[in-house]
Amino acid sequence: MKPCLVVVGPPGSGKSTVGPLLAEQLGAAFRDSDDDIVARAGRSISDIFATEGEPFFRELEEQVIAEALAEHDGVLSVGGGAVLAPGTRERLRGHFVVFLNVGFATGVHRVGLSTARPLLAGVNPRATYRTLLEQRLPVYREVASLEVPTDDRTPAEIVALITAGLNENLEKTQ
Ligand SMILES: Nc1ncnc2c1ncn2[C@@H]1O[C@H](COP(=O)(O)OP(=O)(O)OP(=O)(O)O)[C@@H](O)[C@H]1O
Ligand SMILES: O=C(O)C1=C[C@@H](O)[C@@H](O)[C@H](O)C1
Ligand SMILES: [Mg+2]
Repeated sequence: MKPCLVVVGPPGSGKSTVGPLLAEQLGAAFRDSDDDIVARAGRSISDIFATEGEPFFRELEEQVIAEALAEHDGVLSVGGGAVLAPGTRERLRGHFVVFLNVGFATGVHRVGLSTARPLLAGVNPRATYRTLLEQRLPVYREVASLEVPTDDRTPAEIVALITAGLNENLEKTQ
């Protein structure tokens, strides 16, 4: 079994919003690696960052994603920083990976720079977010089968673009 598609992208790109809608449209189950981590650790992502630190979180993240890639056959959204792990990038090969892209201004507006996102809870969250977008862009593009710019698009429009891209890919590979 393998996911019919994997959704990647920075915080605020809409992975947790678009993923379930997409799954519903495809008649598939939805899974989010951030939810898996919270369920397994029994506490919030902010708590894990605060108590065990980011390296512990990244190890757990790589592990839950490896498991989901092996056993989940629906739509899988992965945490914003998941693609930073070389092992995860390697495991994503051969999967249909959708990169939800978002521009700085729209992304800032969407994340609201709340403390729910520990990476953006520092002294200058806007600068941190800008750097994160810039540094990760090539990494998201490296793993992506399809890139969808999400600024000025509703979740429903994004779902339609993704299903069209997925069908096109299925036709090509049949
Ligand atoms: N296409 C969109 N148009 C308008 N608002 C959106 C869109 N996509 C997501 N949002 C809103 O932006 C916020 C962030 O979305 P979401 O939580 O899905 O992002 P995410 O990619 O899962 O972020 P994270 O990596 O932090 O988990 C939510 O309030 C959501 O309702
Ligand atoms: O962009 C990131 O590095 C993160 C995004 C979230 O999905 C969570 O996985 C966590 O807050 C880290
Ligand atoms: Mg999310």
